[in-house]
Amino acid sequence: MTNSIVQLIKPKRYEDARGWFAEVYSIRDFAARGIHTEFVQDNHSLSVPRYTLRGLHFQTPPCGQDKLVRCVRGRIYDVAVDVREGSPTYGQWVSAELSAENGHQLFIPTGFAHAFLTLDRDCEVSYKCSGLYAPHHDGGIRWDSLGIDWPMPGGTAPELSIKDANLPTLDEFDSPFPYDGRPLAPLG
Ligand SMILES: Cc1cn([C@H]2C[C@H](O)[C@@H](COP(=O)(O)OP(=O)(O)O[C@H]3O[C@@H](C)C(=O)[C@@H](O)[C@H]3O)O2)c(=O)[nH]c1=O
Repeated sequence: MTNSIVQLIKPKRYEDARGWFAEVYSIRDFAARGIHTEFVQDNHSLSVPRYTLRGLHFQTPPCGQDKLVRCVRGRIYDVAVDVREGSPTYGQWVSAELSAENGHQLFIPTGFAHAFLTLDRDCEVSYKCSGLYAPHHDGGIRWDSLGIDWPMPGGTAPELSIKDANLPTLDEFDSPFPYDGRPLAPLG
């Protein structure tokens, strides 16, 4: 079955005197949204400096990954870029603020590059992936080659890995992802 396009998911929180409870992943509820991904790996990262930027990343076929991203400490600006060759929205992106406070999650299917900018110090991000880590299929695009309006003060140089600082630009990138006909829509 085909997965849905990028989706912003806002799990319901059941509040009581102790705090709250939320289902952050349920195969039943995700299937009802058209997401039929089988997740096989969970990742967790800590980014210490504010304005750390990780991305834009993907794994190339046949090791592409659907991802379900949430921020469990602090706030991040999370971005998904359409890199499906031939897509009418190729190079366009959607973004959302994900935070420990709002509990929102972004579902990012294969064919999209993913990145996030941390908006606080000490941000922890946790995400599920549909494929195992495959370092020989690691790919990426430079964060500043698409005109993404990153929410940081003008002139700020984000904290980047050496690998991310040396990624190709979108113009240099030759996409291995086919367009599958699913539209990129604004996030709800
Ligand atoms: C992604 C990954 C990395 N690693 C190792 C490789 C390296 O030594 C160390 C740090 O890797 P990276 O620099 O690639 O980590 P990072 O920059 O956090 O990479 C992540 O960025 C976000 C935006 C994503 O979407 C993820 O899919 C992933 O690409 O962790 C694994 O062992 N398993 C993994 O699944």
